[in-house]
Formats: sequence, structure tokens, C-alpha cells
Amino acid sequence: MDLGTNGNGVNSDAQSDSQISHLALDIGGTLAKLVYFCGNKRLLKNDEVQSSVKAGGRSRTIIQGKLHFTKFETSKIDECIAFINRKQLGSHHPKDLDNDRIVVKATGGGAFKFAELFKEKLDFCLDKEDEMDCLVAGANFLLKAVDQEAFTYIGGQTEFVQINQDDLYPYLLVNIGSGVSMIKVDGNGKFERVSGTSLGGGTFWGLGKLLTKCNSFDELLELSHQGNNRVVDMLVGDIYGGIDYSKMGLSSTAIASSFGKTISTNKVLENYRTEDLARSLLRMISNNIGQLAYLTALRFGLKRIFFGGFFIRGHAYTMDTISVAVHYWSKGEAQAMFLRHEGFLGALGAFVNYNKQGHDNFILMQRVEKHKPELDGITTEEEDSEYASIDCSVYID
Ligand SMILES: Nc1ncnc2c1ncn2[C@@H]1O[C@H](COP(=O)(O)OP(=O)(O)OP(=O)(O)O)[C@@H](O)[C@H]1O
Ligand SMILES: CC(C)(CO)[C@@H](O)C(=O)NCCC(=O)O
Repeated sequence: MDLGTNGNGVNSDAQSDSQISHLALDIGGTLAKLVYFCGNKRLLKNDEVQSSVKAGGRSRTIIQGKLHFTKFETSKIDECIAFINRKQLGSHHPKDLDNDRIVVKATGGGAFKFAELFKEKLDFCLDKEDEMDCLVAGANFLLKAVDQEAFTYIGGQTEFVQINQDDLYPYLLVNIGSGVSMIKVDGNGKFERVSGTSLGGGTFWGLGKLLTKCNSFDELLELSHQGNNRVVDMLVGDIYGGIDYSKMGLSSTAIASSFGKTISTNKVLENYRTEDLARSLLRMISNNIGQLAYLTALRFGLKRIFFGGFFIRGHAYTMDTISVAVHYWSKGEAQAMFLRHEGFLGALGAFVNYNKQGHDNFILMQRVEKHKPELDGITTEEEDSEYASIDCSVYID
């Protein structure tokens, strides 16, 4: 990534305005996530160079641009490769001195599984980063650098959380991907994966697909939106003749047994509305994760729980169920918080890790974006229109 600075730190590159792009990948069990930066190289002005040299530093080239976010199904990794190729992402990265291949940071199991494929198709050398390390780096970056990133969702109301940088740690990060990882975060690079469960997003999507025969995750979410779980779930009231089990604080409407009602009738699968099945399933998975998250937080005395991963998808009912579960089990002591770039923690973390040794010429700067409820910065129809890009600058030596 050497852009040609001379010995005095004055940039000798004659081109002052050229496009540049950088890329990091998180290839998970279900989805492959891409974070890429596109921007225009800007040479430092003379006075900027002088002040930088006077301050004892080297001069740097600033690149202003946007971080973009997009995803592909891991099972269609060829589409992801074609996208990278079409956009020529990574073409400005440094090359591996040993084999002359473009080095790209990558995390998730797919960084191992597809290393050969990326080598063959794109001449990339995937520089593998640990998945948990990247989730934490991504979450810390978002929480510290991105304005209005974290929010609570209670009773249909979104409220942004003001993050106090000096009082961020410790917190519990619950990443709901195909499976669920729970990580106790104590600082930058200081963390422990303290728990996990295989009942995660993959379980919801997989069982949901089998039960409803729907073709996409979004369709399944949409079905759940319109369903009524009481048709499928056995409620406390079903067992107690319509009344609360008040001695134990269980209201008649509380779920006593997820899917429990399906055993007591002579109905078969086809007799149930797919909407109701989807609703029950979403509630079962979200409730369970909310409860496990709370118990894990309790185990380590953590009050703040941030939820990430693509399972959440900013979906109101999912967030509401998780929030209620955390609130209910903690008796209001702990709080569930969500992140706007929930699904991209790992990919962002891999991107941020370009700053680590060996890549210290690439520094991701704070972004400047103010929250816009609607989408911003969408530049092409190919991009995933759901995710707001982030305005930011990077410095290159
Ligand atoms: N368009 C989509 N297609 C498939 N799954 C989706 C989609 N949108 C959201 N999901 C949900 O997101 C989950 C995958 O989340 P995520 O990408 O964070 O995990 P992953 O990295 O693939 O999994 P893991 O970290 O366990 O390897 C799916 O299991 C599903 O529940
Ligand atoms: C295996 C990983 C870490 C892969 O991302 C994830 O799917 C996960 O955390 N699964 C849950 C595994 C467990 O703790 O039981």
C-alpha cells in the first residue's frame, strides 16, 4: 500500500484523485459478509505535510470514502467471488512477498474452508483472523467510533444508547449467527468466549424452512410477523384452566411449553398455518437465547448485553422477544442492546485488524455519519440496500 512518499515525507505521486478500495471478509456457516472501503486518495496539502513532519511524524495520504456492507449466502460463494471480481475489490492491497498474491483479511470458518478457492479464482491469499477476536474488534469499533450504533428496543420503541467510552467494559457480546457465541469483553483484544449454544439462527432458519416450506429467510420472518403463537404453544392458561399460576408469578399468557399444543390435538402439520408455526419458532429461539444470555451475564456479573449476528436483522419481534426475556429473567437488572451493523461485526473486526502489525500503514479513522433512519450512501443497485454505509477516512503511509 505504498503510495510513493519520498524521503521528506512529501508525496511524489502525481495523481491526486484516484479511486482506491479495500476489503475484508467474514465467511460463516450460512452467510459470507463483506466490508469494503471505497474512496478517493487525497494528497496532503503542503501545510498539512509540514505540520505532520514537524510533529515528528511521517506524512500520510488521507483517503475519504465510505465503508460498504454486503452479504452472500455461503452456499453461493461463487456469487461472492464474482462480486469481488466485478468491483475489483482488494486490487490496492499489498501483495504477499512470498507468492505475489493479494493479501485479504478474512475470518469465520470459510476463511479456512475456501482459502484454496479464493487463491484459484481471485489470486487472493486469505490472511486468516480469529473469529472471536474479529467479533470483539468489530463490536468495539462500532461502539466507540460509530455514532448512534447501539440501541434498546422496548415496547416497540427504539432508543439510542449513549456509550461512555470510559465505562464500556465489561460487557457480554452475544453473537447470533448460525450458532450462538457468548463472549465476555473486558477491553480491546481482552475477551473470553464464555458460552455458546447450537440453538441459533441456523436452527430457526432450518426448522422454519422444513415446517413452512418457505424459500427465503425474509419470507420466514414475514410469516412470523403475521402469526399467532398461541395456536401452537401451550400456555400456562391452557394448563391452569385460563387462570394465572400467580403463586409462581406465571401469567396465563406465558408460554409453558413451546410447540406444546401440537401434541394435544389430532392435527397434522398441514393443519397449522405457516404463519403461526413461524411465530412460535421465532419466539422459542429468541426467548431461549435471551434467557441463556441473561444467565451468562449473571454468571459473570455483567449488566450490559449487546446482541449481534445476522439472525436479528433489526426485526422488531425478534428484538422485542429478546429484550423481554432479558428484562423478565433479570427482573429489570440487565438490558438487551442491539447494534445497527449487527451482522458485520466479524467482517468489520477483520477490517480493523489491518491496523495490526504488518499492516500498520492502513488506519481506519472514525466515521462522521450521523444516524439517518433511512438508508444512505447506497451507490449501486448491487449493494445490499438494507445496510447504511459509514462515511469515514483512512490514512495510508
Ligand atoms: N438472507 C438470509 N439468508 C440466510 N440466513 C439469514 C438471512 N438473513 C438473516 N439470516 C439469519 O442469519 C443467520 C446467519 O447469521 P450470521 O451470518 O451472523 O452467521 P454465520 O457467520 O453464517 O454463522 P456462524 O458464525 O455460526 O458460522 C442465519 O442462520 C439466519 O438465521
Ligand atoms: C462454531 C461457531 C463459533 C462458528 O461460527 C458458531 O456457530 C457457534 O458459536 N456455535 C455454537 C457452538 C456451541 O457453543 O455449542
